[in-house]
Parts: sequence; C-alpha cells; structure tokens
Amino acid sequence: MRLSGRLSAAIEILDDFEKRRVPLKTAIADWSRNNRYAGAKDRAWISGLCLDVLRKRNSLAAAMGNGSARSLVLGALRILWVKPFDEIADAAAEEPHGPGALTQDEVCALGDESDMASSPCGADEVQAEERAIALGEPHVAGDFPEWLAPHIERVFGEDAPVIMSAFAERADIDMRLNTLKTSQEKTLAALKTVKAETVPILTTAARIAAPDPSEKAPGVTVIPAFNKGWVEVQDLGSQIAACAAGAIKGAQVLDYCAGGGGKTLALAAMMENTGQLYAYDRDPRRLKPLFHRAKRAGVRNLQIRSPAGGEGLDDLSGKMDVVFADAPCSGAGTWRRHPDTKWRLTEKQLQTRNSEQALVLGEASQFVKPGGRMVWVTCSFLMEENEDRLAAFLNDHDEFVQVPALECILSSGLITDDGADILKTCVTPDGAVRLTPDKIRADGFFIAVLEKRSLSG
Ligand SMILES: C[S@@+](CC[C@H](N)C(=O)[O-])C[C@H]1O[C@@H](n2cnc3c(N)ncnc32)[C@H](O)[C@@H]1O
Repeated sequence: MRLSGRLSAAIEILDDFEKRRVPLKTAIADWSRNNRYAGAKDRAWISGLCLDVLRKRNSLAAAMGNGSARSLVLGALRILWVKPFDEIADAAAEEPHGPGALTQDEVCALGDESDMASSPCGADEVQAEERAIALGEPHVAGDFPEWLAPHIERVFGEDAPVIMSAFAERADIDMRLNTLKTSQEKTLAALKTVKAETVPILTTAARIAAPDPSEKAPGVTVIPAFNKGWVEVQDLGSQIAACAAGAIKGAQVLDYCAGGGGKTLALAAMMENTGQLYAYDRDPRRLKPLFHRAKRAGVRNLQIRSPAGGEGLDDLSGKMDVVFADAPCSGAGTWRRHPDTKWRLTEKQLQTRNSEQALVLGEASQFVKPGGRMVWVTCSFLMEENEDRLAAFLNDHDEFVQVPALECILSSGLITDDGADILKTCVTPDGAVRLTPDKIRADGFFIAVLEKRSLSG
C-alpha cells in the first residue's frame, strides 16, 4: 500500500475504535477482513501508527488544535514519526486513496517553523496560546483521560504529568531467562540474534529495545531458545513482582490468580523445582496455556488446580507458606503496551475491579498458614485498586500485618545492587513497592506483602 492508503486506513480504524469502543486489535482485525489487499507489513505499519496515536492522543490533539482521527493520524506521522511535511501533504492529497488535501489549519499545525514565519499561521497568537495552555494541563501533558485526573493526582501529585508521560512511551520487549532449563550466559548467547541485552536491575532479565513502530516486531516466540523453554516473554515489572514471593525454595506456594501462568513460571524458577507450587484461577479457560507452557519451561513441581475439573483448594486451607495474589485490575500499568485500554476504561469498570479485588483478598488469605505471607500484586498504579483495598482488608483482618515488600523482593536473591538502589525509590509510605516506567522502564506494578501472625505471636 502507498502512504496515502495507509493514512486513510489508520483514520478509518481509529474512527471505528472511537465509535464502537472495541479493543484496537478488534478494529484492526475487522478492517483487515474487509481490506484483504493489505499485507503483513501494511498491517504492522497501520497498527504501529494507531497505537502511537492512542499513546499520545491528548497531546497530539492539543498540538493539532483538533482531536479528530484524521488530525491525530496526521499529527502522529509528523510529530512522532517525524515524516517530512511535503510527503504527508502529497500523500493526503493523492487520489484516489488519500484522505484528502490538507486544510489550512492542518498546514499550519504540521508545517515546520520556517514555513510558519511566512505563512498566515504565524499570525494566530490566540490559537498558539490556547494550545500552550492545553499542553500544560496534566491530562494533556500526561496523555490520560480527564476523568482520571483526580485519581492520578492522588497517587502521583504534581509529578503526574512526568510519570504519566512515561506511560505514554513505547515499551521494550522484556524477557525472563529460564534458569530451570539452562544458564543465563547460554540463553543470552542464544538471544544475540535478536539483539537482546541484559537488564541491570534483575539478573534473570533480558531486553530488546522498543522496536520501530512502523515495522513488524521481532518474533521472539519463533526463535529456537524460546521453543526450547530457555526464555519467556515477560515484562520486567512482572518479573520483579514475582520476586516478592522471596526465598521460596522448598516452600508450599499457591498462585491464586494464575491466569496464563506468567508469574507461576517465574515462581517455579525461583523454587528450582523444589517444594510444591499450586496454580489456580477462577476462570478455567485462562489456565489452559499453562499446561504446555509449564512443560516447555521444564517445571516439575506444579499442580494446576482448575475449577473446571472440580479440583478445589480445600485441602490447602491455612497451609501455604506464600499465597501469591496477582489480582484482576484495570491494567493501567500496561498502558504503554495497550494504550487503547486507557481510553476504554470507565469509572464503572474501576468499581467492578475494586469489588473483585476485595473478593480475591478475602479468598486468597484463607490459604496462608500462620507465619506465612500473602503477596498482593496488581498491574495498576491507582490507589483505589491497591492501598484502599489493602486498608479495608487489614481493617477486617487483624491477624495480618503489612511488611516491607522491598525486603521480600531482595530476599529472592535475583536483584542486582543497582536494581536495589532503584527499587528503594519506588517504596511507598506503607512499605509497598510501586513500579513506574519513569523509574524502571517497565510496566506499572503495585506490590505489597502481608504477613499472617504466627500462632505464638
Ligand atoms: C492479572 S490476571 C493474572 C495474570 C497472571 N498471574 C499472569 O502472570 O499471567 C488476574 C486473574 O485473576 C483471575 N481471577 C479473578 N477473580 C478471581 C477470584 N475470585 N479467584 C481466583 N482468580 C480470580 C482472573 O480470571 C485472571 O486470570
């Protein structure tokens, strides 16, 4: 496809996304079904541009003076992808596939400064001032929905725009080196072909820098090291969250919200196939991939307890050294990877997640033995999904106390000295750890650890 057609496609998809409020993936799949001439490279380019638009939707709208899909697409191409003005203008005007010639306002917003001086654009000081004011608003500078501003300011205060800007950047491809299968050195050597590098925070993590958004991402899951189970694709924040289970060799561990098993596999590696690991999820469909993932990863100490098979957890009540609760949440911490979700989140959904979180805390805590621990994790930075839920739980359960999460993370033995220094800056007043991409270049995670008083204590 030519640039003209790709531009029109991105505009059509974003219009559809706005209208139907479906995931961006769905809007792209539906568009592709109706436009079969588009090849894999076209789809990757269009998808990359749409994702970048959604990452920076508010600041692009302010810069363009207009939030329509057309303005956002043109703005992203010029401002974020730094395409030459003439190329964009020609593609827009190209018949029959272009979205239509640039308007005077678009010329002004997209033209370079030397053009501006001699054009009518330079004269409009009022408009320029309005844009500057809009860009100073936290939800515009930080590119998040305006209704979330009080929630975000509550947690990040005046740092909100800076921190939220980091959530509007592209994400790297992070990987976990699976020490159950082979050494870190061997896996890193095998990952040279995809230009992976070590991460100075965690000894078992590697990273491929955020790929060019206009091209197909490197296929990590097709390289031999992946198929041999030497490596898992897993965000660094998620890997650090798993570390909060601490020194768990030989322990009895329940992953209560195991889902597809990303954290389960990390926990299994930390246990070095000793002790007993249980994986449970209320939704049996979510557990399905874990069966073959665990096999590929060489996990031998795992029991998957699926509610579908009537396999309950009654026999585990009050017996676990560690219960890991990676709770359902808004996913706000993953906005770099899934920027469409920030615009689809509603207040009602947030309340639903809060009820689910209260339920998970109550249920999961029953399996902790006296003296044992419950690790609370969400991929959300919002206090409503974390501090508030924990405070309500602790208010009703005085047999639990919150303990410093950083100490537990460090006791895993996987964090480097530099990593420990960075993580110290992520500790909250309550002793939890809140990871944000401005500090660790990873998804946002909240990690807290609660200890159940021992019978003698
Ligand atoms: C954040 S996801 C888990 C992701 C997973 N731990 C991973 O690392 O890949 C949260 C999971 O909690 C599950 N869940 C929600 N409510 C639950 C409940 N009351 N009991 C158990 N699992 C629950 C959901 O089905 C979902 O799979």
